[in-house]
Amino acid sequence: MNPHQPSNPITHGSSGISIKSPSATCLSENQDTTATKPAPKTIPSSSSSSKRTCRNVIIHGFCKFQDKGCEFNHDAEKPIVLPQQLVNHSTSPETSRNSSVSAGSIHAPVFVPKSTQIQEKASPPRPILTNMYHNTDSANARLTSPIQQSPHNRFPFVNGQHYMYPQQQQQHPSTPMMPQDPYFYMNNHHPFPQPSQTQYHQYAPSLPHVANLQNHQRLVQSFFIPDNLKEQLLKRNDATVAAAASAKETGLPEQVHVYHSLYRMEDKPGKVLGHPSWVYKAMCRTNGKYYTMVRIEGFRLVNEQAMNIVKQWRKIKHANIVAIREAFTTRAFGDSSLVFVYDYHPCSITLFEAYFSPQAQALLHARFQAAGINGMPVPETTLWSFITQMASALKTIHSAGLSARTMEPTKIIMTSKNRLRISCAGLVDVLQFDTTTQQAQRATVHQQEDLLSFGKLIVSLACNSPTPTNATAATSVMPSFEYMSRFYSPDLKNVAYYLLGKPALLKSIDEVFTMIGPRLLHELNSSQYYTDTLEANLSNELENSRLVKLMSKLNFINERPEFEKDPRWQETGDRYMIKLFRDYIFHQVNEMGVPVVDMGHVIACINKLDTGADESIMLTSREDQTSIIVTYKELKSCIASAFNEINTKAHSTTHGATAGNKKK
Ligand SMILES: Nc1ncnc2c1ncn2[C@@H]1O[C@H](COP(=O)(O)OP(=O)(O)OP(=O)(O)O)[C@@H](O)[C@H]1O
Repeated sequence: MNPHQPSNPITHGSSGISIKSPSATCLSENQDTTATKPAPKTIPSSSSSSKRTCRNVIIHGFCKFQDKGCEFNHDAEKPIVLPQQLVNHSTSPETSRNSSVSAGSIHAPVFVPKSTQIQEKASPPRPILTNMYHNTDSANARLTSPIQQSPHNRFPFVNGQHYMYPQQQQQHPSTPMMPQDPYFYMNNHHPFPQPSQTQYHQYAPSLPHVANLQNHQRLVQSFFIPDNLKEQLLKRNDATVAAAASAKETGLPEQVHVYHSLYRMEDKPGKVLGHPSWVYKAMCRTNGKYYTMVRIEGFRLVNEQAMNIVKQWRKIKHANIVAIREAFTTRAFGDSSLVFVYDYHPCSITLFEAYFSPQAQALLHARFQAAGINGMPVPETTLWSFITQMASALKTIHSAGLSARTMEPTKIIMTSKNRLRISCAGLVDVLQFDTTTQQAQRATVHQQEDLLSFGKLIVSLACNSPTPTNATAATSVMPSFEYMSRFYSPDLKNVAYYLLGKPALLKSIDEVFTMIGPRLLHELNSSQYYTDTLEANLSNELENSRLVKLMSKLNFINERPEFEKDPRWQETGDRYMIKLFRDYIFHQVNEMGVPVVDMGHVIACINKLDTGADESIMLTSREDQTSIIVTYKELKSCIASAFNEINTKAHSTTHGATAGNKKK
């Protein structure tokens, strides 16, 4: 409470007796000028006011109204008890026994240390939002929350939403430091969440009160991509950069061929054609990209020619096939392993994990129970989308004279919502390399097998069973077809029926396309519609990279401590102008001296700077001594030259150091 502010205002029910509040009666020095003014509000006075310590004595050490009618106690001997001390005293039984706090002092005027008052005056008032970017109340509350001012807040404000670590902020200073081990986990109330872990729950979108907006106003959210997309991308980013403990701890090699930072993607090995297999994420030393490594443990490659098939697979570029980069044998794992390297698609799960794992089944069961139905595990439109995607991939593979050979739920991955990709391309070809038959002959047989596997996959998904009733012959899958016809259209059943039919020369993926023609159009339409949505979202972020680059340049230039003694970097000329421009963008205050937090102004200024607009602006120094009229064009060239200078200096120093090192 501010001691100079009248408390407990009584605006009605006057008692008829003028009662003066302590603040009105006993004015501090600062209030001398207003001493003659009538007290704006009155509060009931305590009869024991003479026992209360005068605030002027508490604050200033003396009261100049002591002998001029101030009715409060001026006995400075009394101990001063701060309100927070009162709380502490009351909680500790021991201290309460010896407490010097009298009943009177509890009601004493609240003590506000002088230093706090000064701080309050000196510190800038609460920022206000007076922008064309309308923020909802919750967003405002976040903006002004103390968390934003915390030096520990690494990402105080991201896309109009706070990106914060609440538990960290709430940590009491006396809390003992916990180990900073990123893998350390105690319980849900752990005060130190993993610093790298994104707090996705903070991304709940604020309610858009568009109805309250002026015509020229827009929601902050309209400038950025939607929260759910952002969350999805952040999760992928987190998965991509997730790093394993040191190679020593994981027992994995430091480096395999040109790949390092191996990260196991599953806890236990899988099985490919009876061989134990491992999947890792690894970074390539040559291009810095992440890849997926599939390692076949203890595999001895007999025929080197088998690797030629990988060259053919490398030529295949398709949106529904995980691209293969290379395959090699290695002893880096301490055995002879065969390694396949594929593109890495973060956060992907296999079709098996998505539909047939115990968790997925439990989820499905719960959904069915909630809806009170016994229905389709996969909606028909989704199933048609899957069929289209897989048919398209198979068409490309078969047209190249190859065969997929991995058309099963554990070898098809879902890289985003309903987006499928055939993984482990070429792997079976190498593992089962056969020299006894011609490649063309082999391909024909395997292509027929692909069609059969494709049919099984459709029945599996439609019947919610990873192993549909002996689906090798059309006659024995009748129960599955009956189930399908209850929930799906006859077209779907026909496609599955065709694929599960006897292998024949005439049976080909092309025929499947004639059967699913109308569905293709729907898939094409959905896909283009989604592209439009993504493009629209992308356009919201269009400006951001440009703005970040310019803001980075400004920060590189402004107030460099190492150039303080360099007269050219002193607060003169170009650099001074840049510094004033920084104030013009970010440090504006309104006529009351209140900071103006206007994102619209910031973005408009930086956009004009980027385009080098001919518009003139007046920059004024903080102490109002200097004013400069300058165009954005001039500012742009000043910033470019100042930044280039720093850049050149940085590069020449780096090159010099490298050259020096080489000489040594
Ligand atoms: N190219 C890839 N990019 C990203 N993740 C992948 C990629 N390929 C596979 N994965 C992921 O690696 C994990 C293991 O894949 P794997 O092919 O071993 O599946 P699996 O279900 O364990 O099959 P199996 O039991 O035959 O080993 C899966 O979660 C899968 O989503």
